[in-house]
Amino acid sequence: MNNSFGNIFIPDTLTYDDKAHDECGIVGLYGVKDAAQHASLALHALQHRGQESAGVASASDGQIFIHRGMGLVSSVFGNGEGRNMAGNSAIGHVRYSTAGSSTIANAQPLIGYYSEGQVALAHNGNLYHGEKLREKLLLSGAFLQTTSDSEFFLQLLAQKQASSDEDIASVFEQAEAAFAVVLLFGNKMIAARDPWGYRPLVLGRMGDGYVVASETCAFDQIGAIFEREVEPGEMLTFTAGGYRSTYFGDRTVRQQRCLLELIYFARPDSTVFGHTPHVFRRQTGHMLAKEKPVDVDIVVAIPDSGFSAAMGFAEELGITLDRGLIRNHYIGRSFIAPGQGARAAAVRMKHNVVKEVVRGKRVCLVDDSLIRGTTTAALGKELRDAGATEVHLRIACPPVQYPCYFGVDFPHYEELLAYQHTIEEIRSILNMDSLGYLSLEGMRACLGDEGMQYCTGCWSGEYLQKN
Ligand SMILES: O=P(O)(O)OC[C@H]1O[C@H](OP(=O)(O)OP(=O)(O)O)[C@H](O)[C@@H]1O
Ligand SMILES: NC(=O)CC[C@H](N)C(=O)O
Ligand code: SF4
Ligand SMILES: [Mg+2]
Repeated sequence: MNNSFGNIFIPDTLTYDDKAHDECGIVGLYGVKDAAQHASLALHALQHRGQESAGVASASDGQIFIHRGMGLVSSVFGNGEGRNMAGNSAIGHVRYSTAGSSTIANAQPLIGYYSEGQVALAHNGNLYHGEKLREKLLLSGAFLQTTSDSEFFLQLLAQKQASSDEDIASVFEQAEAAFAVVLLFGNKMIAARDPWGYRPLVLGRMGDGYVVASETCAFDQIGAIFEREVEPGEMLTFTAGGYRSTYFGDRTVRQQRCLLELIYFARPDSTVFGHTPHVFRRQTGHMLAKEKPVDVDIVVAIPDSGFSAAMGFAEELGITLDRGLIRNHYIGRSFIAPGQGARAAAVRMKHNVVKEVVRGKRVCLVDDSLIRGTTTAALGKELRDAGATEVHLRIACPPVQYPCYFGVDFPHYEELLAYQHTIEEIRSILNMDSLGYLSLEGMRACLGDEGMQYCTGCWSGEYLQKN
């Protein structure tokens, strides 16, 4: 991704990945007037899930129209282009690449022609054996148009000349994990989630029509009403007569919802996997305080997504939660910078200390996660410089030590602080008086009985699918 900091333009080749990238966001509307317009609006609400490219495809009279481009939704759809494409059905996508580079060829929706006509695809997730699938396709004579794993779905639809629900379900069965997808055809729309349920997908109503999206915040944006989650292994086929639900794959597999969605990725105001992330994060804060209490004067959240956990942490200990840090909202969620100098400058741009609040105080910082430590590294010193007498750090999830193969783009092993160092070493590197993480058991316990139905691979190193 190309970026600019002030007037410094940073080309792809010089960028430095700081942390886990977000993942893609998808939306689909069927039987809704001005569907393309609504899809592009919904993408604004899903922007936190992908900032590399954005696109919408709409269908009218059996024909599919598409508009997509590199960059944020506001720049791709900013001048009105693409919003007025005809049709009562449309799908949309915001991308953070996990497989294949960040180029316009890989930007979604992907679109193609096959024996059954035109089809467009929006995919969130990552096919963990995507490389092997690509190799197989190439050996079978396929002419691939992208370097993205997502193209597999279109290629297989074509090879199978898939038209019935059964044919299309058999494509999903071969894709395995991880995916939440929407497919737009000239006369129907299909939405599906893999049987493990790694990535979220919800179903809503909009007038007489239907909407599916990665998160419910997209529904709120366009006035749709949340109905339910699309279930793991469920395929919904939307046609003029309404929708029908069928299931594919092995329904007895252990569910593997991505727990990092609830910890960090999803917007706090969404409903994801039946939970409101803000409420869940607040619970993790309570649990963290029980497991790793600290004697301080104030609790300070690392904004934005650390706020909910910090609230629970402060509530549990009966300590004031104060705004000791302010976040600059004009710096993206997951910023990148070339080399140490520019990275430090970017960190300073992102958070600023409210000196009056922390001066003379023993402070406990709380964040939802610690990946590479870039955010927190600068804060310890800044708070001390501002007069804090002690600075402690509490993290509302366990140490992140392993990569993800299922749709989240992590830094390399060597860049994960907890892969390289012990907790005591991390405390010292970050210049903290104490450091405490929530335990894996504690994090799962916040989900009650459902705790074992979530993937925790990046914390535990245990994955259901293995390469
Ligand atoms: O240890 P690090 O490598 O710095 O990564 C962890 C940080 O990154 C995320 O924040 P991010 O800035 O992406 O988003 P937010 O503003 O929503 O908190 C997360 O909430 C942590 O603050
Ligand atoms: N983050 C995602 O969900 C990415 C989807 C797909 N694997 C791509 O790279 O385009
Ligand atoms: S490994 Fe981590 S980020 Fe990836 S799906 Fe599992 S919980 Fe989510
Ligand atoms: Mg953060």
